[in-house]
Amino acid sequence: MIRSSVLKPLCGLAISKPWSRFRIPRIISSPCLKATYTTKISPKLTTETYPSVKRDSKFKHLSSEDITFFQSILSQQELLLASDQDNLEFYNEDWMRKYKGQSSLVLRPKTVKKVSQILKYCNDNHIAVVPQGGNTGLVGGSVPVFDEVILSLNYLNQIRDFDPVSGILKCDAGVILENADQFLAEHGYIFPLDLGAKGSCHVGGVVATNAGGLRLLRYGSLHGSVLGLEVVLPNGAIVSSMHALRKDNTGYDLKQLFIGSEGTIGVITGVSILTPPRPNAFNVSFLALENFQAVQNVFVKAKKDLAEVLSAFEFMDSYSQDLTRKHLENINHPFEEEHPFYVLIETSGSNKEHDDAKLEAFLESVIEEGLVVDGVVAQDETEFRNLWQWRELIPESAQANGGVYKYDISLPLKDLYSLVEAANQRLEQLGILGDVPKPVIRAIGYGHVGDGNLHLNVAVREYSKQVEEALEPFIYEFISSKKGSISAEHGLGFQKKNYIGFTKTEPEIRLIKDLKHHYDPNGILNPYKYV
Ligand SMILES: O=C(O)CC[C@@H](O)C(=O)O
Ligand SMILES: [Zn+2]
Repeated sequence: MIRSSVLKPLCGLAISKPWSRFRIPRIISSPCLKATYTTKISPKLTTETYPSVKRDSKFKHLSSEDITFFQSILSQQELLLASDQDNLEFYNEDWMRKYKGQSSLVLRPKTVKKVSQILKYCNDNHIAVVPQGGNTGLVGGSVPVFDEVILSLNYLNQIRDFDPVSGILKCDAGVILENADQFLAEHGYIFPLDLGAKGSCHVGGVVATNAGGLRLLRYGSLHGSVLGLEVVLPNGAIVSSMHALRKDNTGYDLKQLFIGSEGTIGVITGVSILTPPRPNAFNVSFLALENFQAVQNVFVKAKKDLAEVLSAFEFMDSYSQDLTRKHLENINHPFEEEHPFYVLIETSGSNKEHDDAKLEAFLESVIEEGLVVDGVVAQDETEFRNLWQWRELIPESAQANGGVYKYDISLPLKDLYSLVEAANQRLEQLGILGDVPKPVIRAIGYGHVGDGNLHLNVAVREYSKQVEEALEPFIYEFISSKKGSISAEHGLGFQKKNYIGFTKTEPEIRLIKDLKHHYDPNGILNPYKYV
């Protein structure tokens, strides 16, 4: 039975700041916050877990002269040394507390010129560097593997310029995404990207990783909205092309190479981006479906019937909701009963009556056609937030029992869910699927249907070679056989450093390596990662 709320005329959602809803809390290594962090932590993936990865002897170990040089150009606040008892764990360890390096030096320059001086010095002296934004990455790309110097963009955090006529924003790379969005909200605009970690991640970081997020369906990829970049190359050269132009056909579009390069060929210090007008009418509905074919059919209908107001179309399987129900045990799920699949559909437009009418007609028709078996629609801002949390808190819930192996995958829509089924089948056949004493709890599937992007998470009690070998290369081979991509949005980082060949061809990989060598001949930038 569809709840009456779906069929009732939708009442107003006068939401002033709809985007600042639930976020995945950032795990900060402060003693007071740690006390409230109850999730069990599995042993980290360090170089001990990967004995085959060796520290490259071409990189110099830091000497006292090196530290003296950095101290001569940076203030005390801009330089953190392990020996000063500054807590470097926050910078050495990733958000998932899964990958951990052993750097003893964090540099946090406040000017682009200082970034340039640092890189030039490191390049001349063969000192390895890992650039770092908000450190919210999910593939171990933003933390050192060994003792690489951490170059944090934290203090490059100013809005540089905003043109309210064109909607073009220029800012430093270290501006926190949510701050950029709040700034834009004051001018009636919106950042064309939204993700769970928006309260911590940096604008430069999302560009360097070409993050996708929850509304790529609506606003497209950063390859389309970024208009210009300022980048510092390993030799210290500052390449500035902070254009405020939608059209520029003068030769190669150099900025595209840096979008998604994961800090391997240059450090992004400034971003110029086209932002769209901010919608002011929001609706979110949460629907239950019987199978993945119905998910696809509802998606096709949503694209057609909701057209330009459709802003998110997310799916979740019952296993992902199972783990989330357990994790949020004191909060009521939108549905008492379990269903094989759920979708969350968000609309955002500029005319409330128009959007409500469109949504209502759409919902009535998917119910009549039997594609949807139950559904709810948020009636106010609290319900809007409540519904979103059942999607946004899945990653945290999957990790809450110990650890999680994450795969973010592009596949043709028709094959999207078959990988989750194949993974569970394989784990079962190997006798490792279940709960204690089996190491794997469950493989779950959710993600951005609208973008053909599956998030396959394998929740485990703890990380182990046995589980990893059961999953890899099996998952990558499956993706390759369906002509998908082993990374839809998280990048390759350290996790997938050996697997690029499952998506890119040999000639493509050769070109990537040539480009890396051209921009970073000494290989100092983000070594041990994918290139
Ligand atoms: O943790 C994951 O696997 C997915 C994270 C993020 O991309 C999301 O869409 O929630
Ligand atoms: Zn995602």
